[in-house]
Amino acid sequence: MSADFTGQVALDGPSGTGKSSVARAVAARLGAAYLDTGAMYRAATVAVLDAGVDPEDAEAVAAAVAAAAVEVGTAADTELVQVDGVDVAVRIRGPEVTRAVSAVSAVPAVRRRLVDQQRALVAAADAVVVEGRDIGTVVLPDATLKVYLTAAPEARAQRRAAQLGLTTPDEIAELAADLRRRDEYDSSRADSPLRPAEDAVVVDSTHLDREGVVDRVVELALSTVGVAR
Ligand SMILES: Nc1ncnc2c1ncn2[C@@H]1O[C@H](COP(=O)(O)OP(=O)(O)OP(=O)(O)O)[C@@H](O)[C@H]1O
Ligand SMILES: Nc1ccn([C@@H]2O[C@H](COP(=O)(O)O)[C@@H](O)[C@H]2O)c(=O)n1
Repeated sequence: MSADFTGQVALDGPSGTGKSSVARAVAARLGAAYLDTGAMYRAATVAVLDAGVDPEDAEAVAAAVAAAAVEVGTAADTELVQVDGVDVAVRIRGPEVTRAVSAVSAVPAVRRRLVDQQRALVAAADAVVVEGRDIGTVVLPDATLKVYLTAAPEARAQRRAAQLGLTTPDEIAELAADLRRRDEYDSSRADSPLRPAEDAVVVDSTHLDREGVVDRVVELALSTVGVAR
């Protein structure tokens, strides 16, 4: 652990590039807080589904999210995700939520609400690692360090398959299609589309193992220590 780093690390990138696993490990190494903004959009999606709302109906989605209390923790070693006081940490990773989350997160009123919450959580921490799609471009345009994580689509599908214990070519092809669909949705929306910030460092993890990526991001973060900003 290093107690030297203060500030914000913004970690963005497409689905399945390793953001969550890398961000959590970097936060632990830096002794920093950790914020998974994808978990917030997923929790908002739980609220939408439980309200019986069509995820493509932007007005109804905005109303359902406004009526719900979404809460996430910022500790690197535990996962707290709640909607109206109910633990949804497991449910947010399920296929029903994954299918609907990009539509919910494309609604501007949802984004405004969650971005306000994200900035408040960040302001409460001396050091924090924040992962998502628009952290370097919209949520924290003055972040101390911005990293944009990429990986070849085949590598991402293989890693996700290994994570879920899926092995057949059909299952892997379906995972690859899901990753592609989400990337397209997230990159083409009008509000806060997925894209690298102009001042982001692009890290391609295709040929790096997870520890290699963590080492690189920690090294980049520590290189900001003592640099005026
Ligand atoms: N460099 C790497 N090499 C091999 N596997 C990795 C690497 N980085 C992450 N992984 C593994 O890939 C899988 C996907 O990683 P992770 O869930 O962190 O991605 P993500 O970008 O947060 O995905 P999403 O945006 O869909 O939530 C996990 O099983 C993780 O352990
Ligand atoms: N800053 C963010 C973070 C996430 N999203 C949306 O949420 C979906 C789920 O994110 P995961 O990282 O948990 O996979 C993602 O596909 C985006 O639609 C976002 O818009 N902005």
